[in-house]
Amino acid sequence: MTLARRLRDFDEDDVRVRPGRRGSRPRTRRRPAHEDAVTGFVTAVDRGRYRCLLGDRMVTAMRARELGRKGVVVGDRVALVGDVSGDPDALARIVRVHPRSSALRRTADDTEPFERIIVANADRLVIVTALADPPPRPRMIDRCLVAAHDAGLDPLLCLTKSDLASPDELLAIYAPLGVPYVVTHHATELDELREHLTGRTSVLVGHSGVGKSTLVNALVPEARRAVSHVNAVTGRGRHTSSSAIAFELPEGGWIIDTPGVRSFGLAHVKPEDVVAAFPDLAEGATRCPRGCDHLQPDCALDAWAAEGHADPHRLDSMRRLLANRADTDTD
Ligand SMILES: Nc1nc2c(ncn2[C@@H]2O[C@H](COP(=O)(O)OP(=O)(O)OP(=O)(O)O)[C@@H](O)[C@H]2O)c(=O)[nH]1
Ligand SMILES: [Zn+2]
Repeated sequence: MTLARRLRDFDEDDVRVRPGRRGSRPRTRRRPAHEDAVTGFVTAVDRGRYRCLLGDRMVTAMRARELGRKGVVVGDRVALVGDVSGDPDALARIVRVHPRSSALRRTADDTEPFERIIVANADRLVIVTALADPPPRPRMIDRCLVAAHDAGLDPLLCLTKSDLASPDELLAIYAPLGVPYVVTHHATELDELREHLTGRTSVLVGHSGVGKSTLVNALVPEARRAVSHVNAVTGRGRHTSSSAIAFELPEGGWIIDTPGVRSFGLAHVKPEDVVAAFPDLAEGATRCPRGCDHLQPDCALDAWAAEGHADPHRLDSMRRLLANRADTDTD
């Protein structure tokens, strides 16, 4: 990711209160001080209520009006004022969102016409894929790799259900690309996975039934899950929104489950950034005609793949992404 892109990610959403042209407004009016604000970590969002971890207590908060249209998402660090006691009826206010180190975004599906940020401040994307039942979908893996690359998150391929099928075929594709991976079954032997997660903020993404809940249950002890759980916000048995939810790991760090997010619409990703996320093809693309969209007959990538530099399926996968980046259903 380019520096410009990173800077844009961090700043575009900030509330920047610029001094008026004459710069004459008193400082206190321009930027409310809230010097007594404390910093919380947003673990869940549901219907305008934000669950924030503050030290060792959970505080429910709402947005302060002064936030304007600034979005608050899971993973955000926020400044809280008001009643931060964490008592059952207490409601704090979020007055600021601290600058983000990363923003994982998706574009739109049918119900969401705009690009939006799903999780802030994560540094790893764990792509959970079952080796069977449901069968793996390499095109969905490729799409997630593009999303990770775009957001500046380190990918980790987590291949589950190895008791049902061998990982060899998938690993033959992704290991040479340098994508780190772990292979699990029944959420046992998780030491290697824990090593990848400890001390970091990792987002889990994967289709229904791949074993995400099984992993979360094994990684996060009951007590911590209970505190983080969005039920605490809504009182509902199971969260119904597609919002992400963060769980604290006993070893340190966070895993963020994204129940409603099966994949990513990528319409917001520029074609050259899609190509950049395919290292096996990016080199070949330097042979392409200027401005090549890699979808026309004069694209050099067909020859590149035919010469054995890249797997033709990967080329096909990249072309599908380029052709319909917004459409998550084609995977
Ligand atoms: N054979 C086998 N089954 C597994 C494994 N991990 C999970 N399962 C089973 O796969 C099914 C789906 O697992 P979940 O953990 O609920 O999957 P999920 O990804 O959370 O699915 P959703 O809740 O629908 O998003 C359950 O019946 C699990 O018992 C595994 O390693 N091997
Ligand atoms: Zn091309």
